[in-house]
Amino acid sequence: MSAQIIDGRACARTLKQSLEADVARLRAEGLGIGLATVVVGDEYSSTAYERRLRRLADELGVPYSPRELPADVGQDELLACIGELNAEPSVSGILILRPLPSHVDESVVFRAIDPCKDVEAVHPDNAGLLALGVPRFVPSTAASCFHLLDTWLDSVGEDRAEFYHRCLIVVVGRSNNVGKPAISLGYERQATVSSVDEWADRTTGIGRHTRWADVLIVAAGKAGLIKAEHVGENAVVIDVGINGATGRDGKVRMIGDVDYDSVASRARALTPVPGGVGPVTDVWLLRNTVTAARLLAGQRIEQALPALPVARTAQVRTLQEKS
Ligand SMILES: Nc1nc(=O)c2c([nH]1)NC[C@@H]1CN(c3ccc(C(=O)N[C@@H](CCC(=O)O)C(=O)O)cc3)C=[N+]21
Repeated sequence: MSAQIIDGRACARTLKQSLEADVARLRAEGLGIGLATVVVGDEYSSTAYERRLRRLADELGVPYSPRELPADVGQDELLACIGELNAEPSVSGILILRPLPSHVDESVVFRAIDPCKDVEAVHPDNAGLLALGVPRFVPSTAASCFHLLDTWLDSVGEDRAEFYHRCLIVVVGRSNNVGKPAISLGYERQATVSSVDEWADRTTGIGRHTRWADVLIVAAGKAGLIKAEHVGENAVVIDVGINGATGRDGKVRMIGDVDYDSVASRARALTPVPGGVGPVTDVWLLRNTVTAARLLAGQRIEQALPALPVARTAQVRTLQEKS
């Protein structure tokens, strides 16, 4: 059997259309919106993501303020920059790109962000609200995983509630920005959730845990970690990994944490890299920025959350169609 490919680009396009409508509605109501990003140093994946956000903000006509700080920036200087963005009325969302250099204390930096502008939910107030199941902002990468899953379930005619209730979700990787939020989102859907990381791989073997997963979310940051032998035949596999790999021709291409070809020959469905989780992430971040703009205008969270688009078309292709 070959896996269905879950098309992140198609999903992102639909989400972007509804985001355009959300931004237009904000304008019609006379509310301002703006996104600020802070990049420290010039790490490959954060500058790549920053460029995507810049382009999307530009396409949507959302004012965008990029801040670039040198890799050796002092913590106080970084805190001062966040203070300015907190105080700036034209900025509704603030994203601090990861990773931060090791000499700055991430938890101090994240605590300095105005919780209503914290579109990645890194401030402890927002991380706590998410863990309690009442999120203000859902962090964009974990949100993308579940938005892809929800959309895929709609497209194959599975009832979401029924599917998640009898579902074992295994999350590989325990990072604060992906693994932990993904676990909270799994709980919220009343799935059974388990969490493993590469230590399980080094000790008892990761397959002992991952083979039973109905949904396998892989966010370990390790290229090719998950192979066919690690997944069950009915598994839906969501690959969060963004790794650079140098091919025989010397060119660097992007690959995920999942060994694509082998898993595609076994699993039920799979997100590709590129073209899977990534493209939904930046649209989700701008969506959170709309929510922030509404919260800053004094709206309650129930009013501030944009509606999600309903999946109308099947956003999946077969492996044959892709190649
Ligand atoms: N606080 C924080 N939050 C993040 O979410 C965050 C971060 N820091 N630091 C850097 C990483 C990296 N990241 C990417 C998101 C989407 C694509 C993406 O959409 N990539 C396209 C590929 C585009 C191409 O082919 O070049 C795709 O997957 O199809 C890539 C990278 C978010 N990150």
